[in-house]
Amino acid sequence: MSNSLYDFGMIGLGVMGRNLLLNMADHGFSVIGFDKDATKTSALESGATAGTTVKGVAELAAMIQLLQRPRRIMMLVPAGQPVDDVIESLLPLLEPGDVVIDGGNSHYTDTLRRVKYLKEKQLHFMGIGVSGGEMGARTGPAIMPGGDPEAYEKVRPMLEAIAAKVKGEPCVAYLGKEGAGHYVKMVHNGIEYSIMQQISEAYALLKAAGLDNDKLHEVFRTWNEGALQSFLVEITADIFLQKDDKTDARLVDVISDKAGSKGTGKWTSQDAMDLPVAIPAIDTAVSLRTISAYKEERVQAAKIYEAPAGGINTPVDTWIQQVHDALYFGTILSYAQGLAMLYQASAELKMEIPLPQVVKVWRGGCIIRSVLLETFSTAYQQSPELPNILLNKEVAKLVQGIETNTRTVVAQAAQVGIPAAGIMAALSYFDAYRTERMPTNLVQAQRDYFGAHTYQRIDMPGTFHTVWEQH
Ligand SMILES: NC(=O)C1=CN([C@@H]2O[C@H](COP(=O)(O)OP(=O)(O)OC[C@H]3O[C@@H](n4cnc5c(N)ncnc54)[C@H](OP(=O)(O)O)[C@@H]3O)[C@@H](O)[C@H]2O)C=CC1
Ligand SMILES: O=C(CO)[C@H](O)[C@H](O)COP(=O)(O)O
Repeated sequence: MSNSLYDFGMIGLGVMGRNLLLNMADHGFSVIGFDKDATKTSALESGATAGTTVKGVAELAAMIQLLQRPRRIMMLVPAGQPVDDVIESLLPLLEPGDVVIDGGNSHYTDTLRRVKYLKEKQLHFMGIGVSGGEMGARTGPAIMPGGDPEAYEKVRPMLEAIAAKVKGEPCVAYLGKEGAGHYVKMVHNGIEYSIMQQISEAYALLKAAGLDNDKLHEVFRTWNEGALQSFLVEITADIFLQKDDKTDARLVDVISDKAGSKGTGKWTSQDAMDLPVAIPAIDTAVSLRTISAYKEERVQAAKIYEAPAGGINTPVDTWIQQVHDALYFGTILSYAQGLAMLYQASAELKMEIPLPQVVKVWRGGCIIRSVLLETFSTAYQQSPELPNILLNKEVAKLVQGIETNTRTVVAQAAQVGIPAAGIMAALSYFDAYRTERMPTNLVQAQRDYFGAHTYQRIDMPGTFHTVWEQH
């Protein structure tokens, strides 16, 4: 440790802050963390690998004094007011040129505001998305930095050291200007919501065919060895085997079906509407978490509306393959919608988000890591400005190979009344996207009829209005 000063400081020693700091220490950096809670500072020190330099303090000023200059400080605190509070408490303690990083799930508009505010005070502020949960933070997360490129150079060696590695490449790269890091993380989480929703639908569709938890484990484990190989499918396989420590049941069977959320999926949908860009699979996943909270109403409705008669009559092995393909389809469409959103946002919000780098970063460490991202990475290497991954020939071949089975699953789900809105939304988006002439000419006619909103014609340029005849 040069001059007895530490290389890096962390504010907030919760799940992410503690583990990320210990990861840095494991890579040879001397680190210091601040948390008001003394149990957290001791947990940091006791979690350190022998021979690493890790210190926990309960005074912010003490940490600041012990950092090398320019100081490199990250906060991992809840998004919103806590981030502003931390910034205010830091301001009297810092000097021009110091680098402050928000590594939490902040809204990118807050990050834009903070970048500007700290720039006025000659401080560098970066919004960095981190994904991988507790284990990822400790052993190698995906890291999505955006903002000040000069500041990024000051923390790049550390971030590259601690990030997950795929084929020897670190899962971190500079992902664009100002709020880009948090924007990319927000969309990452939107995709995460969508894929998780569709996995839950695959679970329901397989359960409806009589698969028990052991068989579900086996199916998801097998899927994780093929085209669907991903972190989310891998953990899903594990979940089916987990025993409850309070009853004789499997834990998954005693977990309430009300899904929680912290907001990043909702932000993705809200921002998509504002851009505008269509991400209905992600929107549906957000809405389904909301419907999951209507427990009491759903119980009442279940008594009023019986499910349609009949069940899944397809031979079970065929059905498993069909559901596999529907989930694969939905997964591709979830990435396609999220990446299309980033493409559009990059231009509209002038963030210069490099999509080839985004998919490379997502290949490892993060919650949405999957083997599919290798295919997308190749696609973006061929055409970095691809507006939608569905336009790539290799992706098209994949989609065409699973389209029929997806339609079969959606039709069956509708017929027997199994809610599969995420996969259905993915298919509906696909059908609209691949339709040369949509029926929205009629929408234009209606708008002009009732509101003189005008329309364009297909056979001549210009804007037209008609006085529509009533019949
Ligand atoms: N958990 C996860 O899997 C992931 C979380 N994130 C994001 O990372 C951030 C941190 O999450 P996580 O580590 O899980 O959260 P935790 O709740 O585990 O830790 C948050 C830490 O922030 C501290 N804190 C809260 N408010 C303040 C404040 N005003 N000033 C100083 N410190 C404060 C808390 O200290 P104390 O309790 O002592 O008050 C606590 O140590 C969030 O934005 C989250 O969304 C990102 C990726 C994954
Ligand atoms: O950022 C993450 C992973 O990438 C978090 O785990 C995420 O915040 C979980 O979100 P939610 O609680 O809304 O499901």
